[in-house]
Amino acid sequence: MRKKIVAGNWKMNLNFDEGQKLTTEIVNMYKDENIKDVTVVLNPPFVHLFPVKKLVGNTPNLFLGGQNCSDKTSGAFTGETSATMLKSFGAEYVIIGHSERREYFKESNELLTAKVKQALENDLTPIFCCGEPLEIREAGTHEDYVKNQLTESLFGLSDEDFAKIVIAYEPIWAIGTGKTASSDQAQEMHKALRDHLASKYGQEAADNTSILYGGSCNPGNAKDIFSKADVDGGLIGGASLKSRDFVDIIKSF
Ligand SMILES: O=C(CO)COP(=O)(O)O
Repeated sequence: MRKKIVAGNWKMNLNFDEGQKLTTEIVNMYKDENIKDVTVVLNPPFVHLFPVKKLVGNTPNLFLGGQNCSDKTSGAFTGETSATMLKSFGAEYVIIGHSERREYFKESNELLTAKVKQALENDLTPIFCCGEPLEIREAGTHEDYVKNQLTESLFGLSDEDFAKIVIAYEPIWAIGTGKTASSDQAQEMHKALRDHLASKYGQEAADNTSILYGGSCNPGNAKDIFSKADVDGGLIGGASLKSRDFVDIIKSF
């Protein structure tokens, strides 16, 4: 059975006090409102990881993740953060290949394979992001475009390694725009991606892979999106910075 997951991507937001306040509120609501059966991942900027981890403690099903990791193990790579470090500071997950990393930091499918390997070697669960820009959606080639992202970055993985991957489908035109994909558009793509994964790793492995939706997800649309058969949760940007909204999204299953 695949997991239901809601991950919050804080992106480059919040100072120390704001991060502590948000985390405290989320942890309290999470406990008070008796949330069960959903894996929740907070992905703050690196500098927040350790203090946020201290607040989260051993709250069941509440985990920490990075927003990125280096493709290298260690060494003279100024400004980089390794998967080993993330793990040692309490992370269990790491977002890899977010469209903002692909676009602004020119991360290629090949580089992302190296990052996924670093994550797996350090026992971190990669949340591997994929998604098409608007012009590709309008040209009608979005399925092939996104399948190709998975093929190029992931299809060299062994069956055992592939089983540890979480996928996040985030159409770029829906990120931070308030323009969410319809639940039918999300389902259509998630199903196509699951079929694609099955063609390489078999139906059972594909059925066990959590595929999250991301892009302007909020408490008003999460229930509809999460109700779709191949949508296993969400990767949440803006709404993860508001405790009430984030927890309401978690409760939308
Ligand atoms: O990029 C996202 C999460 O990684 C989605 O961001 P928004 O929810 O702000 O659209």
